[in-house]
Amino acid sequence: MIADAITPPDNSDGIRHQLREHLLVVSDEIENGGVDGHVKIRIRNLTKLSNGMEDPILRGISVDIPKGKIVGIIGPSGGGKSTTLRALNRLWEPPAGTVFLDGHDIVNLDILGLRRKVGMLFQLPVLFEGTVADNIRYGPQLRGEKLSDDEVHKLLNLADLDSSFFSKIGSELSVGQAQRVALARTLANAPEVLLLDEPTSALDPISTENIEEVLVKLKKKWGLTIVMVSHSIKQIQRIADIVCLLVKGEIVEILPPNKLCEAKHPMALKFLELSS
Ligand SMILES: Nc1ncnc2c1ncn2[C@@H]1O[C@H](COP(=O)(O)OP(=O)(O)OP(=O)(O)O)[C@@H](O)[C@H]1O
Repeated sequence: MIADAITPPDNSDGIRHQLREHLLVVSDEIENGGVDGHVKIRIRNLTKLSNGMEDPILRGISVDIPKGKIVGIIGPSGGGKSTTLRALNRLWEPPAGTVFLDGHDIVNLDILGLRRKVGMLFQLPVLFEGTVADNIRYGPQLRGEKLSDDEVHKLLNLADLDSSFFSKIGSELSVGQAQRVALARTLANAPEVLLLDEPTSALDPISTENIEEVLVKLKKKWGLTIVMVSHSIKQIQRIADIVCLLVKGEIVEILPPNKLCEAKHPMALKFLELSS
């Protein structure tokens, strides 16, 4: 059971400390809801200062991402959602002792190995030159493995693309199709975690629905852990198991999606009101 929404913080360090402590308790409760009660990614006091800006970009974020769940991150623009996501596979280097994958500090892991395990999909897919099959084979090829045609077809299928896409080239594809190829290419690395930064914001509603179905299927069948930044509260409500509300560099609420209306933080409330 996830705890009720948290008390709104003010600017004092004491309250901020209480808020973090409370979120850790909530995280622990969420942890118990994960597959085998296992925390896949543990974030502790993740802070990022900004050159030339008075306010830090991230102010001591602490949350546990349970294995085999979809965690949605929502919040106002500029709040630090992408920055948080990008720390998880070291697209920027988080401070030591702040991000752990299966209990291992990610700064001590081999970076290519980490990025294989923690794959990322961006808002706009960028396909490499060559065919769809070349794209899908790219990651394993870097490690000296060649995927068979059959394996490529299976990955296409997993990303909800039929076999006719095998030999197509990027310029022949719609953005929605290219996004699914990018997903298949990421899945070819057999990731354990998928980071998604607004993966459907450039897609039409049907392509969006297709991607959402694939994500839910990957969670259920593969036990994939998914962390998704989205501007769409409705999307988060459709597919996420847990929602983190990130405001001005702080996680101010962690709630199940059906309890978002119970959020208490004033900025969170305003954001939810304007977004609904
Ligand atoms: N490399 C960087 N150097 C300096 N400032 C940065 C850097 N990356 C992000 N920022 C700043 O950090 C803040 C958070 O940015 P971020 O992109 O993480 O927010 P966001 O919540 O994902 O926003 P949006 O919803 O608009 O995508 C912003 O003020 C942004 O300008």
